[in-house]
Amino acid sequence: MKLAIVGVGKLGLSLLEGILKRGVLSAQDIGLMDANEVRVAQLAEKFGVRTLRPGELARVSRVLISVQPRIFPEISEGLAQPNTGYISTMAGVSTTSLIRRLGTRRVVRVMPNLAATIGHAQTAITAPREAQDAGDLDFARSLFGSVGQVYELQEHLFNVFTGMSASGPAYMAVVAEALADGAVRMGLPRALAQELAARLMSASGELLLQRPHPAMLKDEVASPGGTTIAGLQALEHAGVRAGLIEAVVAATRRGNELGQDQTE
Ligand SMILES: NC(=O)C1=CN([C@@H]2O[C@H](COP(=O)(O)OP(=O)(O)OC[C@H]3O[C@@H](n4cnc5c(N)ncnc54)[C@H](OP(=O)(O)O)[C@@H]3O)[C@@H](O)[C@H]2O)C=CC1
Ligand SMILES: O=C(O)[C@@H]1CCC=N1
Repeated sequence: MKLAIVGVGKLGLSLLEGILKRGVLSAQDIGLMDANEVRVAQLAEKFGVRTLRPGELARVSRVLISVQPRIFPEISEGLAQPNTGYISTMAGVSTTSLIRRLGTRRVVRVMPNLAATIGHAQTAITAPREAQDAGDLDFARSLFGSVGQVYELQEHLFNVFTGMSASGPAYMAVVAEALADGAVRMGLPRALAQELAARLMSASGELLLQRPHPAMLKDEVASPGGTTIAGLQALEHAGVRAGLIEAVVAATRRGNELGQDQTE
């Protein structure tokens, strides 16, 4: 078996769906392991993949760990196998901690996001020389490349990448929800308001990618003396910009704290 996914929660499932959709691995290549055995059995049946028990990991070439960081110290000993490569999605958990707890230098640290399901994840990736030599980095690059963009990133930048890009879909969801609330407040039906908000997010993303700076799009939309500049003034007054900056700063700091927890 080519890949075990340990922890098939929100991210593990998003990756499983994305990987199978893109066909980079087939269902027979993948096994699942999770604390919730009923759920994992249902997922295995739905996707045609295998379920795995801890003793069966020896048959797997590579293990993708996608449990919560706080669970990792409890389960790492049971996951450690000789001749296995590991890929971790865990926020804050450094390569040094992975190596120490798994007893191998064949570790790849990644930070994807939930857009893997639709092939639009953005994944940071880093690995020590031994994981590169063993082909683990290439394997992870191709796996995550199949579900979106992959960015080779120095490890000291992983927590800020996490605080912006991996947490980002949640920030965007709050913005979309708030825009819809505003429209509902002014009389638009809820369902229409939510659909418009979601489509606005993806269309604006496409437009932003065509411009060298986000301010260009803002300036193109805001007519002198018009509606948009009145809305933008209200956003500045409410401190939306500062709020978003602080969100990324707070999330990055939380990633640093999660890393500290692993050193105990
Ligand atoms: N959600 C996201 O958008 C992103 C998450 N991440 C990282 O990915 C990891 C997973 O996140 P997410 O999917 O959101 O978390 P979830 O809590 O949704 O998923 C974790 C899964 O692991 C299971 N689990 C718990 N204990 C064990 C165990 N001993 N053995 C095997 N499985 C176990 C949980 O089961 P149960 O629920 O029954 O406890 C759950 O199904 C985290 O480390 C997070 O930092 C990274 C990028 C984005
Ligand atoms: O909130 C979290 O900790 C995880 C990591 C990034 C997205 N979700």
